[in-house]
Amino acid sequence: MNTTQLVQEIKKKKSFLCIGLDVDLNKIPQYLLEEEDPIFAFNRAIIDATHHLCVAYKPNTAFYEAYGLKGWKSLEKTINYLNKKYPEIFTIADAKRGDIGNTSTMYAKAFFEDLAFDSVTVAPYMGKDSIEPFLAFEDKHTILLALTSNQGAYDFQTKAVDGKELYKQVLETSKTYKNSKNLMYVVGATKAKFLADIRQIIPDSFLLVPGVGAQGGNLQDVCKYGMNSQVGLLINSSRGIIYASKEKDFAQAAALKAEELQKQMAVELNRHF
Ligand SMILES: O=C(O)c1cc(=O)[nH]c(=O)n1[C@@H]1O[C@H](COP(=O)(O)O)[C@@H](O)[C@H]1O
Repeated sequence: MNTTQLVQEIKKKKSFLCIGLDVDLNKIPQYLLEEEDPIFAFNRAIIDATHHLCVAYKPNTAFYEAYGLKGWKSLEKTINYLNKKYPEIFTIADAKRGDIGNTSTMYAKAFFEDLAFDSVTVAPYMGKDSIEPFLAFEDKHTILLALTSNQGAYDFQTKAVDGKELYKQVLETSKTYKNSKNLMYVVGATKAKFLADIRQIIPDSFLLVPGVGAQGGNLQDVCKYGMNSQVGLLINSSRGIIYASKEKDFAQAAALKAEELQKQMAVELNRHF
C-alpha cells in the first residue's frame, strides 16, 4: 500500500488510528485459552470488531516471539488474515530490527516477503548500510525510530552530538539514503512538543506515534504540532484498546475504545481540512 492510498483511507474513515496487537495470554479473556490458537482467535475478533475505525494494525513481534514457534504461527495467521480480508489496512511489523547489510536484507525478507507486511520498524543506530537494505524493497515502508516515547529516549536521542540533537541527525541523515521517500518515523506521543521542530526537518513524512492511552500521551497535542497537509500521522494505541474487557464482550469493548479515539481524530481532521 502506498501513502496516497493510506491518506485516502484516512479521509474515508475519518481516522488515523493504528491498533497495536500486543497480545499477552495473561491479559486476554481466559476462555479463549481453550481455542487451538488463542492469540489468533483474539486478534481475529479484535480486527473484525475494529477494522472500520482504524487504518492500520501493528503487531509488536515481541508478543509473538515470546511464545516461540506457536507465537510466530499466530503472527503469520494474523497478517494473512489482514491481507486477505482487509487489504485496505496498512500493516506494521513492529520488530525494531537493523543490523549489518546482509543481515538487514534477511530481516527485510522476513517481514516484507515471507510475512508480507507493508512496513517494519527499524532502529537507526547502525546507520545507512543497516537501513538501505529495508529501503531496497521499493513498495514497502521502513519506519525509523526517531524520538521514542519512553524515558530512556533522553539518554541518547536528545543529546547533542556536534551541536545537534541525535534524533535530529537521524532525521536529517536518513533523508540522504537511497529511496528515502519510503521512510516513515516513530515519534512518541509523550514527546508531542518536539513535533514542531521535527516537522521543520521532515515536513512531508508520515509519523507513527505510539504512547497515547497507557503511556499518557495526548492526541490533541500530537495533532497540533505534528499534522501536515497530508495528515501525516498514524497514532497507535495497544493496551488502551485491546484490553478494554476480559469478558465475552472484549471485542465490542475494544471497538468502543477505538471509537472514542476515532471520534477525537474526526474532530482534528475537520479542524485541519
Ligand atoms: O515502535 C513503536 O511502536 C514504539 C515506539 C516507541 O517509542 N514507543 C512505543 O511504545 N512503541 C510501541 O508501541 C506500543 C505501545 O503500546 P501501548 O502503550 O500499550 O499503547 C508498543 O508495542 C511499543 O513497543
